[in-house]
Amino acid sequence: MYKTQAESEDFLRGFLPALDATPDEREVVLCVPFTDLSALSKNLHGSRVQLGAQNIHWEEFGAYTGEISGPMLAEIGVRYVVVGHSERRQYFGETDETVNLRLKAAQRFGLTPILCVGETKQQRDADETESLITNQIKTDLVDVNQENLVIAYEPIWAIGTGDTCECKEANRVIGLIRSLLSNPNVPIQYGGSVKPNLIDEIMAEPEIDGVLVGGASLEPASFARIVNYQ
Ligand SMILES: O=C[C@H](O)COP(=O)(O)O
Repeated sequence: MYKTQAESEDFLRGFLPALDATPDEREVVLCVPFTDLSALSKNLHGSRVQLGAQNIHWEEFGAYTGEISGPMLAEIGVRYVVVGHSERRQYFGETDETVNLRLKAAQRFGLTPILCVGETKQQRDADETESLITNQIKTDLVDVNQENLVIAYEPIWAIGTGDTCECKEANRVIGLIRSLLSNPNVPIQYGGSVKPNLIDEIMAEPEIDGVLVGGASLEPASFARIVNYQ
């Protein structure tokens, strides 16, 4: 819940020129609040940046006041949607069952979902990381098409804390996630206090295909440095 429409357009003015140096194969997606989507869709037209939303309801339409459906997103040019972010799970009652419904809805309406999974500090300290991640992946992905999917491993204790997960450990958990998939080519990202000074080291890990960035994506120069990792 950062940036009004005017602020997000201002961000783009600083950010887009920095992509001139970005290798062609690198994919850049901005997942913004619902109120910014329409304006950014127009501003990003013809650019290499794709647009994403931060949530989606599983029904096509109906009496679900306050919710946003797949067709509403698709119509304005949204291509990606974050599903099951830990803040949705923690503060808004998201469960593995509703995450599964949202993933399937995103795919049904032509969007690529970015599924977030990750353990709490308490679960990590109790040695439950592997069982928790395994359970989330298996439950969340029932009947989900793995040909149109991105996964983000986001240890909850690392989100917004500055306490980044050790690269080797993130790589290990992402390897575990990959071993649970029927499609080993699903892109799997790391998220949690990704900062410009850490990005080269993170992206050097073989299992890590990309990053999901929160705080460090809010300022154009900082996010550009991350996108333009070495
Ligand atoms: O939504 C963003 C991710 O949860 C990561 O956030 P962060 O980079 O501020 O830790």
